[in-house]
Amino acid sequence: MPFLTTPLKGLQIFEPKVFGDKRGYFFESYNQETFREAGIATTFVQDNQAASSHGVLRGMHLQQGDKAQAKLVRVLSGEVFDVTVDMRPDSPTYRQWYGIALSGENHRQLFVPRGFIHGYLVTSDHAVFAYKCDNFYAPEAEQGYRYDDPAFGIEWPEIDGEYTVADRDLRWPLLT
Ligand SMILES: Cc1cn([C@H]2C[C@H](O)[C@@H](COP(=O)(O)OP(=O)(O)O[C@H]3O[C@@H](C)C(=O)[C@@H](O)[C@H]3O)O2)c(=O)[nH]c1=O
Repeated sequence: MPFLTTPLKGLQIFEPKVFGDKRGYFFESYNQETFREAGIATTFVQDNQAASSHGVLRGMHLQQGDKAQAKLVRVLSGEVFDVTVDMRPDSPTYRQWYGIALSGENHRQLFVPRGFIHGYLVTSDHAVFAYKCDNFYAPEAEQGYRYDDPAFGIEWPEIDGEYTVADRDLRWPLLT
């Protein structure tokens, strides 16, 4: 199966089989049957795309309650350091973080279950990020956490210059 586990319960890396030839490459970026065989019975209902320049950090976000979203995230071009934190209080990996480089070259995707917070830092000059969600956007249910909250201890990569973070994402309260 083209899935790899991570230390966080339910968080999985999807590495699609890439067919290269003299024209370029082809791969199935999502196949419901393949995911179901791997135990991911999620039905996605919304696709999103965002472009960002070097040093942009988006996150850390989730939607609460019945608006919670599982996400299947990937990079179309460029590279990001993608981070998730397990915020499910009943999980054995509660409050642990995981980071992975996703790029337009490695074609890796991360399946992020409901109840995780998610964010990413652009480490290339420019990156286009795309993701599927299994629940619709619900701004009233959005909850954010500081990317540098010591409660998580996320080790973000160093880059040239400062991170560019939305004012809203700098205003989220610390966990403690
Ligand atoms: C997320 C989202 C935003 N928007 C709008 C609201 C706003 O005007 C504009 C930009 O929204 P944001 O600043 O929230 O975009 P952004 O900071 O990129 O938000 C995203 O961050 C990453 C880390 C995630 O994991 C996503 O779930 C999502 O929260 O787009 C939608 O219309 N639909 C959506 O699904």
